[in-house]
Amino acid sequence: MSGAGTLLEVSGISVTFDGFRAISNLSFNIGHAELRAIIGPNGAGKTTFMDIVTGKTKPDEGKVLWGEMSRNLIGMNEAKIARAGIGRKFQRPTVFEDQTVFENLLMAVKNDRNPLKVLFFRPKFKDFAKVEELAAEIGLADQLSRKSGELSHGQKQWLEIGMLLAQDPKLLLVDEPAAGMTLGEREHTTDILKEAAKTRAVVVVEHDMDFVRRLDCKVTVLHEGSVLAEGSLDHVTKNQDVIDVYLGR
Ligand SMILES: Nc1ncnc2c1ncn2[C@@H]1O[C@H](COP(=O)(O)OP(=O)(O)OP(=O)(O)O)[C@@H](O)[C@H]1O
Repeated sequence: MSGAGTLLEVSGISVTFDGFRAISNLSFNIGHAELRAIIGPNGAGKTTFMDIVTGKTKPDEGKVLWGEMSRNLIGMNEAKIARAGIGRKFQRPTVFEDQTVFENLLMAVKNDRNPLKVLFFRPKFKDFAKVEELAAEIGLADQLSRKSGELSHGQKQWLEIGMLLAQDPKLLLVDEPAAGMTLGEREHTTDILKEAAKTRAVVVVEHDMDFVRRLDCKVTVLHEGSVLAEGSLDHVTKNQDVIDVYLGR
């Protein structure tokens, strides 16, 4: 049973690919408006975990319970899971490079979960206001008229985060946001994610320990498809098992 503060409960999940057990009886919870970092060595199952939650991969066993009603997401398709309020940010930004920052954000705002609404969409004042609000949230308020293709790598990543936030997800999954960013960009990215996590759950998979430290949140360490340790970064980095399989290598 998930507790009152639980948004997502992963319970007893296992997945085997061609005889290799990538996720092994994995169980953990994410709370509402919680920021969580997931770390662990290559092949620990971090991406596979996100693939399962978003419906891309179906586990052999276990449940993923979602929301107040503890609805099981397993068996639901990717579109339905997205509509239920789970957004995912992949490592490579996928913004429309020929469109301006404004146009990209407006498109994301109008991309309502109701497909009929997209068809008959006429932007209203509140949509423009929402674009402005999102642009401020991701620090691109002064870049609205720029073509997205001209943005730096970091700015493209922020734009994509803004496009996901436009959908008002209850849970945002973010895959290795720090990769390829300058130090300044990484700092700004932690600010965006921390702010976003005040009103929704944000789960960040990341290898960059300085980035994780700056997130200043609970950390789940995965190893061989299970939780090896969980707690503050200081707590898990003192754990001998974590040192042996991840940090000490
Ligand atoms: N579709 C698939 N078919 C076969 N094996 C897979 C598949 N997807 C993942 N795996 C294997 O499952 C294991 C877990 O992979 P996963 O990508 O989830 O790890 P990860 O923790 O995200 O690693 P990284 O930090 O390198 O991104 C790996 O050994 C990987 O090779």
